[in-house]
Amino acid sequence: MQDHERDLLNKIREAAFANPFGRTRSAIDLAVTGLSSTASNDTILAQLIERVGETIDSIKKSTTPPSKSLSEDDRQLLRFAVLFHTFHLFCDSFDEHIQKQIEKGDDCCHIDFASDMLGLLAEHGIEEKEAIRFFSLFFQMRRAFYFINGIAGKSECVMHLRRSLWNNVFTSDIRLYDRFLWDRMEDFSTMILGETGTGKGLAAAAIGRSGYIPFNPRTGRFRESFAKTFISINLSQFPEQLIESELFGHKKGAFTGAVETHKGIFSRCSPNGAIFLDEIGEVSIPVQIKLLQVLQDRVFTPVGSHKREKFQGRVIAATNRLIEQSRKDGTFRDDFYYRLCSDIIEVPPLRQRLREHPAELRAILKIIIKRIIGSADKDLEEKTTAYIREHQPEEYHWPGNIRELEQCVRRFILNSCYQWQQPLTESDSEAFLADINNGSLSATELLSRYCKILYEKSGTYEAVSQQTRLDRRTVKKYILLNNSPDNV
Ligand SMILES: Nc1ncnc2c1ncn2[C@@H]1O[C@H](COP(=O)(O)OP(=O)(O)OP(=O)(O)O)[C@@H](O)[C@H]1O
Repeated sequence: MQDHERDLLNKIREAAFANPFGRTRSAIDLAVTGLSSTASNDTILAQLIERVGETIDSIKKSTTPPSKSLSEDDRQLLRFAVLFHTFHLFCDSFDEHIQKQIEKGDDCCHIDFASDMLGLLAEHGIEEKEAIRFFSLFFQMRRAFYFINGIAGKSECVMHLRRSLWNNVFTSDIRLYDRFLWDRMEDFSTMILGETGTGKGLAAAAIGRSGYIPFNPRTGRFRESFAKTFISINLSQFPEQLIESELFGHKKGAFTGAVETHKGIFSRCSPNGAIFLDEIGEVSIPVQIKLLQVLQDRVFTPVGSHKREKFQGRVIAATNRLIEQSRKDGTFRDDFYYRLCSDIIEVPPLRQRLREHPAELRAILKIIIKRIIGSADKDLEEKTTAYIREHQPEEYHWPGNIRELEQCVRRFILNSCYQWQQPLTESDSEAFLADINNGSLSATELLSRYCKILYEKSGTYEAVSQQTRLDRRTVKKYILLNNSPDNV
């Protein structure tokens, strides 16, 4: 192997281990291809694959006959390059499979290109058992890339989010993951924090759909569909009496109304799967204690049953509450918090994304519009972007984040306008006091305007809830009343 080939393969080895959303990886890609950072990702990747392929071929030619064989170090380098090259050759096929699998849902699709890829690895001297494991790892890597990359945005905070999500799946050292952790990530639970509507669900799904799933060469399919390995539950939707049954299941006759045996989400979760406990900040202390026991002992008992069941999945939890405050005021137990937070991922608010990268507005609107009307529409994108830029109040807080932006687009489509929540001015406060003195306010108006004033000062529903002793959802309802079309 010549020095320049060794240099290139060293760079490729570094690229193979780097976080694909990180700066190291993009710097290596540019250094190897000699392209500038203005080149498109597709161009960079195509050239990278070509260069690595040519280098592998040239090294292989120069080492025939076998008497010219490589040193152990060079053989290892070549092996990394072969794996890197093979993975990238099949990225499009993996993406097509992912899309097919999303449409098909829980039924596992056949992988038509599996034999081609395994054959190629065999040609390069990788033995079958190892090749199958690499195939499963490659699929996992591509899935993670696919779903994490689906979180659009070029602001620094979103790039950081994507890097964190990748590390959450593969750790910051994929070698360590590949050697030891690939089938024992269940104790790495994750807490996702962020305001309402920022996309915590999307972040959780990106992690949950990216677990390791082994390939079965006999059936030509992965053991399970990734659509089945991620189960989510919104804990705020269930009354206290039903939460336990939704989580752990119940036996027929366990309580009045339990007419059938019911499987909870812990039983439905597969060994390498993940469950997403959304709005974890809403659960009561007794439920927190039960969840803590499951996380510690890895067993649970359905309501009304004596049979203990095993739980081998990973737990991802999310809340839009100020968790530090909830811990201080004793509504969120410290022991439960520490068991949940092997990793803490913060999803940034929309205002931060727009502040860091104003062009992100257009990129998000593109996705939202496509989702609302079913296809891309440049004209509507332009009009909506222009309308928001022109009419949005300065330093607007976007309290409902992307969910609010979605409603803004819908209202713009319907009415060609959107009513932003106006920041309160001094004269608004004076008018409020005058209305109180006149006795002209209904109880709803009184609460709505009072909550709005507090919200303007604190910036969070949580703080208003603590100040007024009203439930957070009630606070939100009153604040949003100020913004409803009937009220403006
Ligand atoms: N980066 C993004 N690009 C496009 N749409 C997004 C993005 N992030 C979130 N969304 C959309 O915003 C909406 C809200 O997202 P999601 O429900 O995940 O928020 P959340 O933070 O979990 O909210 P809550 O705390 O209220 O449950 C969804 O329709 C989601 O698809």
